[in-house]
Amino acid sequence: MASFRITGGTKLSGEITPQGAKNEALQILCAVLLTPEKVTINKVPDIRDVNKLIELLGDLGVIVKKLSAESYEFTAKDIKLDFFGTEEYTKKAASLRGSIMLLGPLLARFGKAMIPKPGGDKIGRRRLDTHFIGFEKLGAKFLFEQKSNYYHIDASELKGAYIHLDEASVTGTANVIMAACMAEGKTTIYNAACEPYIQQLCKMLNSMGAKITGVGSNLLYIEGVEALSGCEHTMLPDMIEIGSFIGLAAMTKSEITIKNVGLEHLGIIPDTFKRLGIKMEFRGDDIYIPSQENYEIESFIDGSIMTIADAIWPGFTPDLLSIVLVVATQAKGTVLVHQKMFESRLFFVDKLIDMGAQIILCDPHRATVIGLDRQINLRGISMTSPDIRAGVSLLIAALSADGESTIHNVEQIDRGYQHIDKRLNALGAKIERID
Ligand SMILES: CC(=O)N[C@H]1[C@@H](OP(=O)(O)OP(=O)(O)OC[C@H]2O[C@@H](n3ccc(=O)[nH]c3=O)[C@H](O)[C@@H]2O)O[C@H](CO)[C@@H](O)[C@@H]1O
Ligand SMILES: C=C(OP(=O)(O)O)C(=O)O
Repeated sequence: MASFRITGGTKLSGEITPQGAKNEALQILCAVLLTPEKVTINKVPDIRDVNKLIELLGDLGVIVKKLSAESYEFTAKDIKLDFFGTEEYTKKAASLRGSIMLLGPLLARFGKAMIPKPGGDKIGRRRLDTHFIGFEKLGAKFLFEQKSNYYHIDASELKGAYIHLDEASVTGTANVIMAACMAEGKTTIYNAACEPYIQQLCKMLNSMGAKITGVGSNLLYIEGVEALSGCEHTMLPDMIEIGSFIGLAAMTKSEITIKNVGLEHLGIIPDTFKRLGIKMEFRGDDIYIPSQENYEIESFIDGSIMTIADAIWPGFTPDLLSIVLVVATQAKGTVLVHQKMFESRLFFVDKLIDMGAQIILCDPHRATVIGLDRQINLRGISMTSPDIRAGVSLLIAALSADGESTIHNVEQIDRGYQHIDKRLNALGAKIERID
């Protein structure tokens, strides 16, 4: 387990460019399996989860060519279906959440697929019903083998159907879209997730010859086609990384410019941080955050205490609530952070409390943060990163704190943030990686 040793209390300054989006990359990489032709992907982030998925594609027989630091070419011509079920496949596929999206494309192209229970953050129950009910509606047979923890799906042919998803699951929607692209006839997906990740996936699939309309909404129509061809696709900047950098700048009083953010795809994210009192300027496609001694949380119009809650897109993404929470610890004012989707994602607040933050964990989903308004600095401690976003929140807290902190298990952070220590050190942070 690697650790970060962080010396806090330094203001950062300079420019930082976000990586390509992690959660988009996981969908897009799975989609290369839909065609035997060449697919070129740009702005691929160099992060653990993405690298693991690329390795898994290679093991499955995809020809992987690295064209440059951020570009790859994939050719999924001869797929080794006998790799399924091997010890190596089980180990690798079970280690990340994104592997679940191998199912849709494999089912579409080869009529069968299997996957062990996928990994990802331990942030509460993460059910997969939406995926399998969707596949079943398209005509697939589903089996969960309890002994081996394996999901199997099988279909001699997929037929278009009307599918009302029981929840707007992000990976579930991506999986059903990919399975439906080459199904016979028309598929309607209602209550579809519509995150920019999904919009980007649809854009890519349409450029491969798929016929998907309604993109950006929760009602998608897919006209099945015989086959899909190659394409070139460029990933959007990672909106979660951008939100993390906004929070980092405010918390550490830093003057930072976040370059090429893809502003039109950030939805409600900038406004949510503004409600915490964080000032920012949009300069073309960059976000400039000035150094701020203090920031004050707004109240609701009727004067009541602000609540920041997650919601499915175009609401506020749950992946940024941990960042909001940590930033609020040094704001002036009070905010209720309500994590509606995941039931174990707020438990990391005990570490912030140990650092001196004033937080009441009301229940597993809600925490009230009483901002310290910089009257008292957080103090460095030793802690372990429980999940990817809590990990970065703790890193932000440590960078703002007095003294030295140690964060263990930073592999969690490396899952989704590209060379974060090096990139932040280039802005003046003091982060040492200890292997
Ligand atoms: C690899 C990847 O892309 N991971 C993201 C994806 O995970 P993932 O696709 O696994 O998450 P889902 O969208 O399926 O759902 C997340 C959780 O929210 C609950 N839920 C979902 C929809 C809904 O309408 N109501 C509801 O309560 C689900 O039961 C589940 O517990 O989306 C999550 C929700 O944005 C993000 O946190 C993850 O970073
Ligand atoms: C929860 C997340 O990731 P995953 O779904 O890969 O666990 C996340 O990116 O915040």
